[in-house]
Amino acid sequence: MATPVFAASVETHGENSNTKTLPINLPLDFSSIKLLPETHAWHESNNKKKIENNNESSLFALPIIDLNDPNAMELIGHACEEWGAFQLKNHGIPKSVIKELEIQTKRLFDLSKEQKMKALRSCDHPTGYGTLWITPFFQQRLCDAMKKFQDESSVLVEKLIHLGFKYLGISKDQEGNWIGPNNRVDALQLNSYPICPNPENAMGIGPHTDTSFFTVVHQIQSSGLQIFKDGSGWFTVPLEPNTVVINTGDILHILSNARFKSALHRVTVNNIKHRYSMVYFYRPTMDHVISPLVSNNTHDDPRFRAALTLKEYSAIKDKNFENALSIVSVKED
Ligand SMILES: O=C(O)CCC(=O)C(=O)O
Ligand SMILES: [Fe+2]
Repeated sequence: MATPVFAASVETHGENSNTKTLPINLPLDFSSIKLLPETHAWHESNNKKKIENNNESSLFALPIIDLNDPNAMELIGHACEEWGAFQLKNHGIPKSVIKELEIQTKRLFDLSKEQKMKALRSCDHPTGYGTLWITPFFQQRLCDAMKKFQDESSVLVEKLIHLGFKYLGISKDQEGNWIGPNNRVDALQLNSYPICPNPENAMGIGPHTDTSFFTVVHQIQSSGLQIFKDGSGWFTVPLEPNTVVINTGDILHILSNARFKSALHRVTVNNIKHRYSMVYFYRPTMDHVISPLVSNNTHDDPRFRAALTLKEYSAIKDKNFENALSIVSVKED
């Protein structure tokens, strides 16, 4: 895949990272930039994913679901089948937890270039521009705010897994193998997308799917997240007060035998407002076998390899990126 992204990020602990943010172009003092540097230009390799292919007329087409709705399970199931994404109201993450992390996120990215460089993420390490190294600048406040958001998000994602599994007809016994502190690995990533002088030639994060069960995204100050819908193109996810965005990732796509989409998404940048986001990833531990859990009410043959561990899948994805899902799918005769 081409090119650098016009963004910087910091992540908490996780066994590995599944996005392609590239700290190698740092340091860059974004505030003084009048023209997009060639090092940060986005070169399209695939027509279907052009930056200008925005489906503005259908801006509000992504479902907004209320978790307290008596039909929440069906609504979530349908949204995962149709989009692999939705916006969620009454998600249970307290406003105060979100607000505090917003404040700390902005403080983090407002640090001087010199301070951020001290915490630069190395190539072989998933955490960077931060965590332990950044602590001296913030005492515990950033870490506390991240931990609270992460804890609330894990509760939310486990509720969503419960509803998703129930919708798919996967048993409560099975569910126990996928949730709880011994089964999950989670990570919180804070992203910063500075104002970009030439947004039409840049990309915040290029098209990808997440190697997660579900991902929780909170957009700050500006929209920019876009979801690709087959046959229609890119849809901007609007800033909607009191909602978080939920994406279905590769894990649930495979476990559901492709009934749930793994949302192809990307992040565009703009020349008006600095955008930030908080992104929470939830996935099982690496030893989990991620093969379809064929439900009672489907008779579909498994569409993905049997006995594939997440460790094996992650290695395939690291090498093949967007082709990973088709590599592990079972070809029809
Ligand atoms: O910033 C966003 O809205 C989403 C970022 C994202 O897709 C990711 O970090 O995987
Ligand atoms: Fe993502």
